[in-house]
Amino acid sequence: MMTGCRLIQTVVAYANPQLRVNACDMPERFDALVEDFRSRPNVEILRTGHLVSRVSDYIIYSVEAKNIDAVVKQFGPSTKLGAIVGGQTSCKAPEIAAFERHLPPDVHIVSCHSLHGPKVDPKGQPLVLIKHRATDEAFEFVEKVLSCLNSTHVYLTGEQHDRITADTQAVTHAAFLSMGAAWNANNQFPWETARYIGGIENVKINITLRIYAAKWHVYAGLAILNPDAQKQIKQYAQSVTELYKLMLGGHREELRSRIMAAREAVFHTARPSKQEILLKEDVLNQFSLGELPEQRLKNNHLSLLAMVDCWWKLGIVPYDHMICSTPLFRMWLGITEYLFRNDKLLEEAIDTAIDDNTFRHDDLEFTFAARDWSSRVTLGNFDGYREKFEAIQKYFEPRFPDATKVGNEMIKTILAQTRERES
Ligand SMILES: NC(=O)C1=CN([C@@H]2O[C@H](COP(=O)(O)OP(=O)(O)OC[C@H]3O[C@@H](n4cnc5c(N)ncnc54)[C@H](OP(=O)(O)O)[C@@H]3O)[C@@H](O)[C@H]2O)C=CC1
Ligand SMILES: O=C(O)C(=O)Cc1ccc(O)cc1
Repeated sequence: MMTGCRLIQTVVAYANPQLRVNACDMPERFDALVEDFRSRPNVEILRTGHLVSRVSDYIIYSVEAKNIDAVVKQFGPSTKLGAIVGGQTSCKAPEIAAFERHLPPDVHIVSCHSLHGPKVDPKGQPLVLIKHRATDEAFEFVEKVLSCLNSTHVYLTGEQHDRITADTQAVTHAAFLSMGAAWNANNQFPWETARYIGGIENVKINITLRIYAAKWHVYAGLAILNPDAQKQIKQYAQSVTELYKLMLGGHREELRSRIMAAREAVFHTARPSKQEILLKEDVLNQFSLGELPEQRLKNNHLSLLAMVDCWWKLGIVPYDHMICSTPLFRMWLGITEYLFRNDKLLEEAIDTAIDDNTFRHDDLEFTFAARDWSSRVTLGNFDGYREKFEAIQKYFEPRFPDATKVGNEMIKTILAQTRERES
């Protein structure tokens, strides 16, 4: 059973039909949910979490991370004796604290986190499992139930989970959110500008639109509530600012040596080449939202230079996190790798950064945006996060149907190619 409608859909789609699923959403959504699941005899929609909790052997809370404490406080005491309780929220510190605070001592706690969004096939994607307070038998039960997803199980503690997802998810989202904010601030639809079409530019646009087409609370929750995330996002904003200042001041040598030091730290350490993403330009070109220009326009790729600088400053080697990577993180790492593994392109980015001031206004807005997202996160400002996110969401909304279609195709193609290489 679970709280929250999207997860019910996923479990029902993949689960063994013998499994009985008891589920609820907010009481006002009861009639609509009953209607949605009318043709599913193994799903029973109940009116509240109390009714679900008292009859279920395994309970998953899949609600907004910022509401987890209130929801567990409300329904936790109704948990069936000896049941297993877990959560699917993207940040585990508040979830586990809520379980410890509000659940009776005689229930097991096993949490999980599917590291992908709703439109991605769960097969082979990482699924984090956290055995926080449970017998081996209870843990095996959870593994068995979730095995229907065919995901790759990754065993972590709550703290390990939050540290890794801060590096992978939170900072990745911050970069794409900042791109969207900058395009919006310049009143620009990037697919109408030659600079942003083709190759890795397509990834920037498609992923940015994919993020803005989703719900704000998912990104706000995993950034604001994860104590490690604030540090990462702050460093990213600082790296953007410092590199932008070097560009503005025309400090070519300082900029170059900083970028090369970051490259050495992040990309030149020994690792199995299997982990590299190896994106191909001709494949990426297929996923444009606009017309491909005859000649590719140069870009200084401030967003990517700053990402590698940030990893370097924090001592992070992103390949170490592949086991816990989301599709968006792999795309993001894929495009940074594309730039940093190509000497000609990287030198071109440095030259463009110093010599070409055509896109200074874009980079200025990008710098403001990275800093502004960072301060909203650091201040724990959910309302401010929502307000900014939804204003930008509205701006891009007309292109969501197209962008989601192209973005899903792009992710599917690239993930399939990466999997082929791994096998
Ligand atoms: N979207 C994603 O890609 C992923 C999300 N997650 C995490 O999963 C969790 C759920 O996200 P997602 O499914 O996308 O978001 P949704 O907004 O679709 O789901 C949250 C659901 O919880 C319901 N809810 C809130 N409070 C209660 C309550 N007291 N009783 C019953 N139902 C309640 C909400 O109802 P209402 O809308 O009416 O308020 C809503 O339907 C989040 O913590 C998110 O971080 C994890 C992996 C991937
Ligand atoms: O791939 C990503 O980073 C996404 O944005 C989808 C997503 C969002 C929240 C999660 O907890 C897990 C995956």
